[in-house]
Amino acid sequence: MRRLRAAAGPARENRGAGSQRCPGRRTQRRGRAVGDGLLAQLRPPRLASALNTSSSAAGSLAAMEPGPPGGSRPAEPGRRLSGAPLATSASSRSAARAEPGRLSLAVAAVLPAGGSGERMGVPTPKQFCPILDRPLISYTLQALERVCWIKDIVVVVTRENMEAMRSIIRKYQHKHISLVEAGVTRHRSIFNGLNALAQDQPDCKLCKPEVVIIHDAVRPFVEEDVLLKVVIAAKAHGAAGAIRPLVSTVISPSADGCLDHSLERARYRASEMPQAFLFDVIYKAYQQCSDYDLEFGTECLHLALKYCDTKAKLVEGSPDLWKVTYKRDLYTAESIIKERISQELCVVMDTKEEKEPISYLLEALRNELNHVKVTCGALGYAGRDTQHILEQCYSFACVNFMTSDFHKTKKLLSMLEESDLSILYPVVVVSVHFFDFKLVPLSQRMENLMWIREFAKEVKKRNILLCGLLISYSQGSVCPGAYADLFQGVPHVAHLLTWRSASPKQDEQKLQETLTQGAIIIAALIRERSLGFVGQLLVA
Ligand SMILES: Nc1ccn([C@@H]2O[C@H](COP(=O)(O)OP(=O)(O)OP(=O)(O)O)[C@@H](O)[C@H]2O)c(=O)n1
Ligand SMILES: O=P(O)(O)OC[C@@H](O)[C@@H](O)[C@@H](O)CO
Repeated sequence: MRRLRAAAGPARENRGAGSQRCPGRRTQRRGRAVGDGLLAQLRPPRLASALNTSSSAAGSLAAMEPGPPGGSRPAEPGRRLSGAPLATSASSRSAARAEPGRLSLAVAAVLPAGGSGERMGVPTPKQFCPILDRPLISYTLQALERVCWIKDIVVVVTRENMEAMRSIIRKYQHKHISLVEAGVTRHRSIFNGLNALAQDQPDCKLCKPEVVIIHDAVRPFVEEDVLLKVVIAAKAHGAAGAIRPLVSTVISPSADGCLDHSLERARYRASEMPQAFLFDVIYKAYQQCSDYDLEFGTECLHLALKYCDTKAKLVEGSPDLWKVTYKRDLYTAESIIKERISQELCVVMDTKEEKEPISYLLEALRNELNHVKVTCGALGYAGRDTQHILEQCYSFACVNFMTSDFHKTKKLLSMLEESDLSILYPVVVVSVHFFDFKLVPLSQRMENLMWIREFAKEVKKRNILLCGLLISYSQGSVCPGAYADLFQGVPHVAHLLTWRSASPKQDEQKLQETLTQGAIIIAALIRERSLGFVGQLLVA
């Protein structure tokens, strides 16, 4: 597991109030407001019943169709739902309202990200701590940006961290982000975010939404369906929040530090995020909020109840909604992200013809990984199909049969470099070279294969992790010692030579063992995405 580094970057202090539109690219208004029939195409009985919302109330919201299977990237749980573009700006939103019987719902999100992360125990505020070399907050932004009916995302950061936040937005190409200055407490930060949305000035790029989502910037694993649930529930009830079962029992200590009483755990729930509110409800609550609440409170739902007499609808959330608080949470988040992006492997081959060793390797890979997709001929042209390949996968094995040449691998690398695939996640490329020792003296090949280090150094700059895998086998029986000299002094080669004995059955078994080993190595490289293997040449 890679050690957590305290990156230089963002500072700790929290201050002040003020709002700024994200500089750089002019933000195109994205406005897939949640409009009529939101549930009409989203299996209303399921969702409506999940919310105890009458299907008529549910049906009064916008239309939404399930996105293409696997259409979103990276390989994340749940399916991306794309909203129908019913309202894209204040003017068209009011136009949508004008249509008889059609309601539209403008939704925005406020992400409090102005904390100092004391409990994380590192110099960098946890929202900026790297996971796979990318700040934690960028994953949360990506999760919300995938939801096309959230019009604006207001990120609340300290003045000291504004520039760091802007560079994150630029580097990871986040859109529809407005920056607002944090307060000294979480509630004050959230209030600053709501103030920015409340401006609703004609020339303001931020419009006051009907429903506002509040979601901690350090909860990266938020999915569209829980966002949808809390928004619909907030529309019906005024407020809604995700909850989870308690893991530990809650107790009340007495003044002398002993147990006073314990709560019956089954009767209580943990309040998580996301939460959603009718904007006017939560904004009024914050406007009326006492200084004590602003200073010491931790629960937005409580403010809606206390100051607006609004009882939030509680929505069961998934286990992944937890808040990154301690260092261990970063390790957990990294493991979850690695697991999600290593679900799929794209095996790039010249032709559909699967020579025996390759077909064995594909079979072995399918035993190791959930989805193994074989793409043939894609390297011949950078067509739409190629683009489709690049969009779906973060792990590639480029098969080179009986050659140490890197031509195909380099073609794949240049396609990856031209795509934006590796901006968000490290892309693993394994250049697989099949060799039959009987036909091709290895010594002639090793020299060429060692170029992998140079290629790997180059593409690492684009977050592409390249390494090589030599799968050596022979059509006849070969004593293992006969080739040991070939590896004398050859760096980076952990050699596990394979030979074929006299009997065909044993040959077959030996070949399958070798290819199983090769598949295990490829799967490990994909799962670990360790920088330690970049530029290395492994031998199965
Ligand atoms: N003045 C503050 C304090 C917290 N937050 C944000 O509120 C979310 C949840 O708060 P918490 O987990 O308490 O974050 P920290 O206050 O940074 O953590 P700690 O209590 O360990 O210092 C985080 O995204 C944090 O950045 C904020 O926007 N403004
Ligand atoms: O980490 P803190 O205690 O500051 O606040 C965050 C959490 O309290 C909060 O996100 C949820 O409990 C839901 O309100």
